[in-house]
Amino acid sequence: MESSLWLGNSRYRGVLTGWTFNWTRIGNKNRHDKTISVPVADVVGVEEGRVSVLPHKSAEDSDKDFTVFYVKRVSSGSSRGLLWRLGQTQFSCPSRVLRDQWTKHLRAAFKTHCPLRPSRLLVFINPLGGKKKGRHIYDSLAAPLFELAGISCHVIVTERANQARDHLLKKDLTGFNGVVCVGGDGMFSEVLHGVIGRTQQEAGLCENEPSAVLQACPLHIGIIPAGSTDCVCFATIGVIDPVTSALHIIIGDSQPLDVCSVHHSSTLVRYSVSLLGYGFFGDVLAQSERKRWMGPLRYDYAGMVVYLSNRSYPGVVHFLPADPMLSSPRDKTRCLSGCDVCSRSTERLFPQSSDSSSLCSSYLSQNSGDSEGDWVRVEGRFRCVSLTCMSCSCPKSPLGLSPSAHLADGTGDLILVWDSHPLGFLKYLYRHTSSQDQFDLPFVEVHRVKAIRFSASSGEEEDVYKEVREPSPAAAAAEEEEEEEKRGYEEDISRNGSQQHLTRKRPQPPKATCGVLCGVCCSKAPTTSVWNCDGEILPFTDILCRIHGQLVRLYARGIEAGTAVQPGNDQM
Ligand SMILES: Nc1ncnc2c1ncn2[C@@H]1O[C@H](COP(=O)(O)OP(=O)(O)OP(=O)(O)O)[C@@H](O)[C@H]1O
Ligand SMILES: CCCCCCCCCCCCC/C=C/[C@@H](O)[C@H](CO)NC(=O)CCCCC
Ligand SMILES: [Ca+2]
Repeated sequence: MESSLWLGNSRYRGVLTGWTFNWTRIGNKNRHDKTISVPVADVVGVEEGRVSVLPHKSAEDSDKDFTVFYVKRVSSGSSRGLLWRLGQTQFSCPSRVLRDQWTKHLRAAFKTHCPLRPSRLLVFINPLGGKKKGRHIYDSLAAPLFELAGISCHVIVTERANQARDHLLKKDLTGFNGVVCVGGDGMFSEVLHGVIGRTQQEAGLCENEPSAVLQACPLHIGIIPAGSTDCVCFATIGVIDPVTSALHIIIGDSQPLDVCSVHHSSTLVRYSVSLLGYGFFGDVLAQSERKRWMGPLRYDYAGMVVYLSNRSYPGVVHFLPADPMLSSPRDKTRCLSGCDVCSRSTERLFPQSSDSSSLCSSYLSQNSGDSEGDWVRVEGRFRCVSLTCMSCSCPKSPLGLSPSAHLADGTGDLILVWDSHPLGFLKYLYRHTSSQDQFDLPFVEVHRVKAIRFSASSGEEEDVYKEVREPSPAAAAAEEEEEEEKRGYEEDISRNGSQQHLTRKRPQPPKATCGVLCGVCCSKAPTTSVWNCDGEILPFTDILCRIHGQLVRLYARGIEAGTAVQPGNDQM
């Protein structure tokens, strides 16, 4: 469609092709001046009249005018990614008939070209997440945009933990295109468990079976960040900003995401998308839970306390390496929007279908040919053992735990930090805050993997693994010094339908100590740590983890190139 359009007193030539809407100023002597071009995919909505939406909706009725709303990118200043804002332009037409044609064609264009745009969303708001502003953030920033885009939302403000997960597992979800969580990583994790669980239920698949070929989830998940830690939002969008996230949801962006299943004794324990960490990161979480009243600062406090406690733990790690020809955690690349490695993985993971909306996770195709003989065994004493399906970039660590990890390549990165001098470990931690390579240290190794097994003790004797490494001399010496002592956890796990109740009693720290089991004044430091699984403490230390490539899809597109930080070579 093409016609003259007016913006104020200036005349423009408006053109709508299949993919873009552009308007060019017609200057003196019919000279074409400046063209502004908006991809149809970025159009948020079209309204008759001269309309404004934010901060409050206002409309001036006029039968020859229409307003186009679209995504506008602005630099985020202090944060590093691009912020998305609502751009708007008000046009006047020579006649009402022409105005109606423009609005009809523009609306039809984005409906045709953007099939993943949601029309109905189920929204869960955690009113207590982060700074307890979830409700206000949703009502003032996200809801007006959804209304403008014509999305109907069923909103549930949660009254208890796990309400969102249970709703997704049990209630009728007919007609919803996606689920939005307003909260932090904990709230996202609830929704993730609900969506994955529901999909497997409907497919008749058993999640407790560690080698099950899980079904990819048809419902998209959107995150409106309103938590203390919004790592998943940051790592998949590049900024923590409710308006940016709402706009990604509206235009139906679709970012596949790898998910790691965690099993213990053939029972599903949890799913993870960001950090599964034993040792330092487990201890930081356990320590921070006791200081919840500190808010987000609790992690800094806990990090310092745990660092000073100078702990390391024995463990046996088995891992199944991913194909090194496809990518490497040390290749200094970054997974950005439109990532090649992830796109090639889609073809590898789902060879039978190029239709991303009806994908069935072909886990067997990832694992064909994997035998027990392909597993690698490593035993020793570790400061931390971490597995992450994505970079885990977050404001604390702009490049993340594993800067070259991919969101959707069907692999995770296993990071082993051996027992080391405390200052060396501090250097490792500190490098996360800059672009220095945290893997370029003699006591750190990183492997791209498809699965891992971890045991806190070396009780098992298996001869099926092809590589057995000796513990480092430091680890061997430390191990001799320290006697094995089981943590006095009493676990009572009872299953009630989909709900798992855990009660755990922790041993009190020995008397006459500083109270944080520091390893200096406290005589008995614990000999096992706990697993931090996306911010939740797992009740088991011995676990089996498998990465399920592209199991869920988020309303996101990965970090957009241009403003993204690149891993550097500079050294501390
Ligand atoms: N109404 C509620 N009352 C209590 N807890 C809730 C409620 N709704 C959700 N939750 C739980 O609160 C936990 C934390 O929520 P969320 O992630 O939104 O905030 P957060 O401040 O970032 O928390 P965290 O720092 O623990 O990630 C989630 O695990 C979720 O299960
Ligand atoms: C001397 C400076 C030291 C600085 C060290 C910085 C290291 C930062 C690594 C960042 C890793 C973030 C991993 C994300 C984990 C989330 O799934 C989880 C849930 O929100 N958060 C935590 O467990 C919260 C746990 C946070 C641990 C720090
Ligand atoms: Ca991955």
